[in-house]
Amino acid sequence: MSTISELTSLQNTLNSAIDVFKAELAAQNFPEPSLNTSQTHPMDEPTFLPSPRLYVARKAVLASLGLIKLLVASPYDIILSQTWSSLEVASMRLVAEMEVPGILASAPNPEKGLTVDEISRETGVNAVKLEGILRLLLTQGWFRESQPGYFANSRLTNLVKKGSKTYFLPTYMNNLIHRVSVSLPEMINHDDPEFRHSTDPAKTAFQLQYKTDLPFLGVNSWLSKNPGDAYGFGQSMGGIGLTSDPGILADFPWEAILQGKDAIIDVGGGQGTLCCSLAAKFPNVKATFIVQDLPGTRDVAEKFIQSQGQTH
Ligand SMILES: C[S@@+](CC[C@H](N)C(=O)[O-])C[C@H]1O[C@@H](n2cnc3c(N)ncnc32)[C@H](O)[C@@H]1O
Repeated sequence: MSTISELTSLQNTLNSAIDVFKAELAAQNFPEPSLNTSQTHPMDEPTFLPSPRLYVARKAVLASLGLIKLLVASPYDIILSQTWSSLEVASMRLVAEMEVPGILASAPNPEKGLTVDEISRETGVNAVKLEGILRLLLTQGWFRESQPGYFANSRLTNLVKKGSKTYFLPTYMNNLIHRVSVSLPEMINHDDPEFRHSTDPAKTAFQLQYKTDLPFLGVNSWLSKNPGDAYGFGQSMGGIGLTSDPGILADFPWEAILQGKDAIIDVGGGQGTLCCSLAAKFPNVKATFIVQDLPGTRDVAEKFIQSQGQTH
């Protein structure tokens, strides 16, 4: 029996997965995605539902690439990039809050973009410091250098533009997770053994970081007392739901599930994206869709449901 090496096996998996990926794109008359454009690809639409072959091929490409990286990269490079990775997260929040993607999209030629000096004039921040931030994000695909010294949006940056459905992920949620992660080690390895072993939602990294006794979620909670955070959290949930709804809609026998039901309740339904998608896909269903969530998320959910032409 002949055996092949780990690297060869992964290389073969990667090659055949890329072939399937390309064939599926061709079957749908989609162009191949490009690193040299600011335009979105048809696959980037939140409502895009990949064919099962495309879905699996994409997962196989990414999984094999990840494992190949572990075999090929220097362990020193891996630990260095891991050590600095929180700077990428913070840089992303910065450019999203300063609306750099919107500024680049409004450039006279958005595919060419702007120089750092031009972006610095628009944002009022120091050009030398800004260039370091943009170059860090560039290495991760968040911007493009369309020609030496010119920064333009990449396909990815469309998700970071103000007004995009995912805008609250690189801003509100980014900040929340970043801050909580700072206190995560202290939560797990707390000096007080009682805190260490507690499963109380008021004894987590959130309370340590935000210096509060309130649980994050709940009736008497941080979110119920901080409407700005409740808004940011609610909007972020909408960004998360968008990505899972097309699959959930396609993968369950909804017609049979909905038949003869008085009501369908989405427990922890966030903005109500799933219920709205279901109501739009099955307009003749008699069942009432109920979005059950915490009181703090109500305003955002009501606005979203209204914006989808549904009544609440
Ligand atoms: C990860 S989010 C998912 C939201 C939504 N299902 C989606 O996919 O967009 C979890 C949701 O559960 C809600 N939640 C947490 N604890 C809850 C509770 N005790 N009762 C009702 N909802 C709760 C949160 O407010 C949040 O909207």
